[in-house]
Amino acid sequence: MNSISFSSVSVRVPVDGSDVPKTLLQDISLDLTERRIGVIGANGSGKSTLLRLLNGLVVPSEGTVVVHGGDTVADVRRVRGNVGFVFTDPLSQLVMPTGREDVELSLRRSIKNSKERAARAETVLDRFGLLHLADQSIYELSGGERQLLALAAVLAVDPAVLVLDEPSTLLDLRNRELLRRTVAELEQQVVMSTHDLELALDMDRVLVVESGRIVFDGDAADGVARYRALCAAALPSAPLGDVSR
Ligand SMILES: Nc1ncnc2c1ncn2[C@@H]1O[C@H](COP(=O)(O)OP(=O)(O)OP(=O)(O)O)[C@@H](O)[C@H]1O
Repeated sequence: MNSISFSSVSVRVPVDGSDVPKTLLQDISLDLTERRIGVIGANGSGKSTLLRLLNGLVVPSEGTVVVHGGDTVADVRRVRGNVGFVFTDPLSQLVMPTGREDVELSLRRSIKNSKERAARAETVLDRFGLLHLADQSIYELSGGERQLLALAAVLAVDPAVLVLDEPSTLLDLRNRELLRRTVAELEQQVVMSTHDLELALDMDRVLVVESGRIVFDGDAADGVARYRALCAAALPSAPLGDVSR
């Protein structure tokens, strides 16, 4: 039940002016039971698309995705209730004027009493060192503060599955360590895409995505080594500054 399974999943999108669709993900079958799953790979390889399948933001063109017993198409409401999704760009997620209001909005369904909701929001903001910024406009926060706030707002409701799409891109060293510790301590299942290979090394299982396919699935250290080898092989032989060759 507490697993995520992909059965023969492909994702294709139409291409303007062509009868041939673009394939974003190709024939993916996986059974993810580990607590922390890392997804790594080059820009444009398909990591975000893979993650977005987990809450029905992207739907399979073929195959099925089942998250903790819920099909992401047929049971999308149940799935969205179980899956907390933290986007790479926090401004695409934060909808309220201030952090306090955003966290309280997240809690609206789970805590009906407004005083209890406010108290829980304070606890969550405090845990992430954001309490002193709680009433500031989200547009006045730094990128890293917003990224941390987006994580706090999603974690506030204790989702059964936490999906993190490149959650550390804007974080300084201290907050990256806070994220790292938070992910390590969480009891729920975490699926995280990242370009931060140190974070990837903390994972129980790593998937390497390349051109819409899973080209490695296994131990984190081996996955990172495989990804490094792929990157090395893909580097151009001429320096990037040299456009004459
Ligand atoms: N809705 C869409 N329509 C057309 N192409 C898309 C769509 N969504 C994603 N793509 C393309 O699919 C590919 C994979 O995108 P995706 O965002 O999953 O990559 P990624 O591995 O997360 O990349 P990055 O590391 O740069 O964030 C890219 O080439 C992207 O341009």
